[in-house]
Amino acid sequence: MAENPDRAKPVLLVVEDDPGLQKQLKWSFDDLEVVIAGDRQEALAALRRHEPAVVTLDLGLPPDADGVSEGLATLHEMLALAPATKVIVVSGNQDRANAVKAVGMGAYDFYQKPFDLEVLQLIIKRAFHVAQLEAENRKLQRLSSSFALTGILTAAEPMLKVCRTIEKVAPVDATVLLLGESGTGKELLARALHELSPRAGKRFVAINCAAIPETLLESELFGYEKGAFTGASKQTKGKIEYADGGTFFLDEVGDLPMALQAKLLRFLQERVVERLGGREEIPVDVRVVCATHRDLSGLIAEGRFREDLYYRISEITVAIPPLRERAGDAALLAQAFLERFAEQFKKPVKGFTPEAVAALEAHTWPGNVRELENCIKRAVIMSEDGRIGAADLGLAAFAAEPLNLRQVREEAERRAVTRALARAAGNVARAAELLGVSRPTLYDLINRYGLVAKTENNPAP
Ligand SMILES: Nc1ncnc2c1ncn2[C@@H]1O[C@H](COP(=O)(O)OP(=O)(O)OP(=O)(O)O)[C@@H](O)[C@H]1O
Repeated sequence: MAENPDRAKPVLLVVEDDPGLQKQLKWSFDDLEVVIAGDRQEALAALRRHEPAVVTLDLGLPPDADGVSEGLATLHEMLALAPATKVIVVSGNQDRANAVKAVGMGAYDFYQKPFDLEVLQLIIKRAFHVAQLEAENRKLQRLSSSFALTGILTAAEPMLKVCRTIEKVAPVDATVLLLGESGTGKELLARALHELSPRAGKRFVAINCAAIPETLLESELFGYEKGAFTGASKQTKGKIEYADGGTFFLDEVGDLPMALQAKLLRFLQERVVERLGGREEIPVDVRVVCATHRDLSGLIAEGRFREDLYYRISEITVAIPPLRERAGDAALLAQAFLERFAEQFKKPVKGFTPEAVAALEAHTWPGNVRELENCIKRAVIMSEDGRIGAADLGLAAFAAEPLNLRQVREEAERRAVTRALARAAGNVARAAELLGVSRPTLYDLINRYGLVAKTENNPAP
């Protein structure tokens, strides 16, 4: 586990039931903040609260102060909760076998009483050193393994799949259509596609159809000759022509007005542009990548998007999953943004509280990665101490990590039942069918999770 970033001094947790030794150890380490726990419960609470990198654990804890059962059980629970913690077990002089057993269970080292402070100080110092090296190593591994493509951070399977598709289609000159909600990283992926293509050394030119007034869009795309309209004081290339040899990224293509759709289609068929007010046909060699958050089939059905243009721009279509469908990515991206903004704004912010991480994972992020980025930026700017909590993010607090697999399963089951009941408008027979279980089984589940349903005889309120 990483050392606690809130404090100037690293925390050493001492789990020891003897009041005399507690006092002695409390004041023996000038460069450490020593936290004392007298039994298993206190030890686990202190581990959760302080996240010490190093713990000394007396194996003889109450209620088995003369044996080792309670000490070993405490060790087991500590390592289950925080596997990276360096636990140094402290045992009686005659109890080497149990100390070795503890090391076999995952303890970092052991130390035998009676106390020789100098030796113990050395072992502890070395443990902190190892913990720090391991933490740095983990951080490096995380950074190098999470960049699926240039600038694209993800560890979620559906997004990794998108990245693999981008890698595959990059070398081919086909037009690519990126579909995804706002802020999912469409432009970032278009840039990665360009970087991986043989056109990488040439220009990547992006234009957002929704951001430019209709009257200016045509001249932006196709350019104009001098005198083509009032104010056209000199010949100007359009964005498509400007991208010659490279990649042209047309964002929000669903917002392209009908008249320009026809003109874009013509360009895609003929691969020539005609500047406004000009007569010359200028050949342009660009790779076209389009993106939209709109439902193009819906627009086609409404007659607002040309079907023939759709087929031209979608030789390859890539659907980008929203952030809420990328398990684990909110926390991963949040940590990366935190590190970036902490450096940019020179703030000593090191991490999130476990509740904040849970809140980040639970939020649905309608604005996707852009919303997350802005949320972390604001929290870093406003932060006053080393850790960002759920409240600092402006998100509802959620319980931290579930305790165990049973809790995870129950939560998933409860959600599936709730969803099925909602889809079946509360009708148990229909919901049972959706879930593939019998009606009595579903009633049991409804009772267990305190949910509301309706039956033919018992309509929901
Ligand atoms: N996987 C990712 N890793 C790192 N940063 C990301 C990732 N996805 C998006 N971002 C960042 O989030 C922001 C929004 O991404 P981008 O502009 O590519 O989204 P978009 O889908 O094109 O948005 P819009 O549709 O609103 O134009 C950018 O600052 C981008 O750098």
